[in-house]
Amino acid sequence: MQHRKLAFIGAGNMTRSIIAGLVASGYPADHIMASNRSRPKLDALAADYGIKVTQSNGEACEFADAIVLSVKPQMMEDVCAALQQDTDLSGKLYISIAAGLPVERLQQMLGAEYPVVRVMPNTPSLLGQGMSGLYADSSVNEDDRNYVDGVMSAVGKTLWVTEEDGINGVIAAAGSSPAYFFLFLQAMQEESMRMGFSEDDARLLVQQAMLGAAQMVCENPDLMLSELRAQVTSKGGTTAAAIQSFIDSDISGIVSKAMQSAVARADEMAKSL
Ligand SMILES: NC(=O)C1=CN([C@@H]2O[C@H](COP(=O)(O)OP(=O)(O)OC[C@H]3O[C@@H](n4cnc5c(N)ncnc54)[C@H](OP(=O)(O)O)[C@@H]3O)[C@@H](O)[C@H]2O)C=CC1
Ligand SMILES: O=C(O)[C@@H]1CCC=N1
Repeated sequence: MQHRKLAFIGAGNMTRSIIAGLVASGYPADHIMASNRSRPKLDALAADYGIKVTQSNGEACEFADAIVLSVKPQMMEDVCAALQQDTDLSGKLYISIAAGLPVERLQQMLGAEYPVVRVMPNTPSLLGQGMSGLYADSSVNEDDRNYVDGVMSAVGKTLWVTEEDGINGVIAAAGSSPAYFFLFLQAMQEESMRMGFSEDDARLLVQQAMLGAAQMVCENPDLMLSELRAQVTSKGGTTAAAIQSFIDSDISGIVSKAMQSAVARADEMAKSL
């Protein structure tokens, strides 16, 4: 993988997740700089991963060949406007991880049609188990695409989408979805506690079941998910009773509605940013 100088503007949850995975994969820490409005997250990043940090977004941009824009979408316009005023933004590759912010709109904010790759990562990047969707229009050259693919592959798996709209599908299926699984596990933990388990024991039961299930999915790519489910479901048994309860509550409809809500929100953000 190329080791370009890489800056992160905004040092929140997602930046930390990517930097942790990158440094663990061998990306040189002295090639990474993060900038943030306030100091505490920067100090923690410097202490934990040995990267360079600054409270000046301009300094981070000047340091870098490639710049990950990692502030909240609603902050992006102000951040870009300030950068334009005191920094030469030309000759750099921009990687935007902001949800709901189209490339064209970001280029307006940056003041020129700089090369932009849109990436939709997720927080398991922290453990090298991320899933990122990537989109670049035809103005981004192959070398730049390969670089971004290398960065995100260092922290998980990548999937390129050919239409920008595809990024919203990635948000629904992978960017936001760790939170769906956490919610589901939380509900299972709470019910296990109502059945008499301590908080810790309830968490152990559900987290290990989830880990084992996820590993079975990954290690059996030829088995359909419905087949894996069938292997657990004895006819007339306990699993069948639980699954029927999910079906009666329209689990597919519930999931569909939630994922479509994520897409609708991304569309709504695109119109308002
Ligand atoms: N969290 C996730 O799972 C995912 C997030 N994303 C995208 O990643 C981006 C960041 O999200 P996330 O990390 O969750 O958000 P956070 O709120 O955790 O991080 C945003 C960071 O930006 C900093 N910031 C705000 N304004 C400025 C500024 N003017 N200059 C420098 N830094 C600034 C904040 O600083 P301060 O500490 O001072 O508040 C904060 O640390 C968003 O665009 C989001 O859409 C994409 C995929 C998944
Ligand atoms: O909730 C959000 O808007 C961001 C994008 C995907 C995950 N977190």
